[in-house]
Amino acid sequence: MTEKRIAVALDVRDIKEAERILEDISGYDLIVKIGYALFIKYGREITDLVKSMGFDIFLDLKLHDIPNTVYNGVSSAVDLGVNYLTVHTLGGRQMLQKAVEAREGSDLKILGVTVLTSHSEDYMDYIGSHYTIDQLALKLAKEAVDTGVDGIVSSAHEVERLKKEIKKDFISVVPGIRFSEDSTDDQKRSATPETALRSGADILVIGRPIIKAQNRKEALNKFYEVLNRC
Ligand SMILES: O=c1ccn([C@@H]2O[C@H](COP(=O)(O)O)[C@@H](O)[C@H]2O)c(=O)[nH]1
Repeated sequence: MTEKRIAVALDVRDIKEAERILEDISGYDLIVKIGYALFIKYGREITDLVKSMGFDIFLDLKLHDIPNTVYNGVSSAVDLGVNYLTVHTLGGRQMLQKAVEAREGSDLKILGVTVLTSHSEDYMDYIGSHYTIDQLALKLAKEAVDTGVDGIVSSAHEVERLKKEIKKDFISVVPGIRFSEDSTDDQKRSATPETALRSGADILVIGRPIIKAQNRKEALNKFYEVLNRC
């Protein structure tokens, strides 16, 4: 069984601000998620900073490109020494195969993003699919896990079905975590930490509820209280 963990999304654009957040959350056994806002600007400087503070690194670049380009991108992430890297499962089987091939022999875990948690059912109409989000997430997750991807990013609402129907072990990574399911921001398929964990989530990805909190330690402690209880 995978140990349940929290990944804090370091979604800021300035390295000094990132440093202040990292100081506030230091001392916890956390994964820190670095997105492209910081990575495009600071590259190795930001990954080295996060690593020097003892955190595991989740590089959230959501690669989606032709197989050869993704192969090269994943190889660079291996060189960087990060722990997790996201790719879009919509990139197709060959792209996923190349991503998996590129990290072979390293400790890098590839996480496949299914349907972003900011999408609701009208997105399925937008992409011209007759599937529901649930069906598409399952199809993409199955393909990705079959290809050798280590983890699947989905909303909490799909996790139970994915864990039940995918026979191979995988890490379930769930963003869109909110204490209230009535949140009014850009997350459309959000869930409480209790719901996500009880559905089988292994890693909860949490950004604004921690980094924008008045007291970040207090906010983090509230999430840990749930993590230890569920
Ligand atoms: O489907 C997805 C995939 C990735 N994310 C990322 O997670 C965090 C969530 O931040 P919050 O502030 O807690 O909403 C953010 O970095 C996203 O890029 C996601 O939300 N949904």
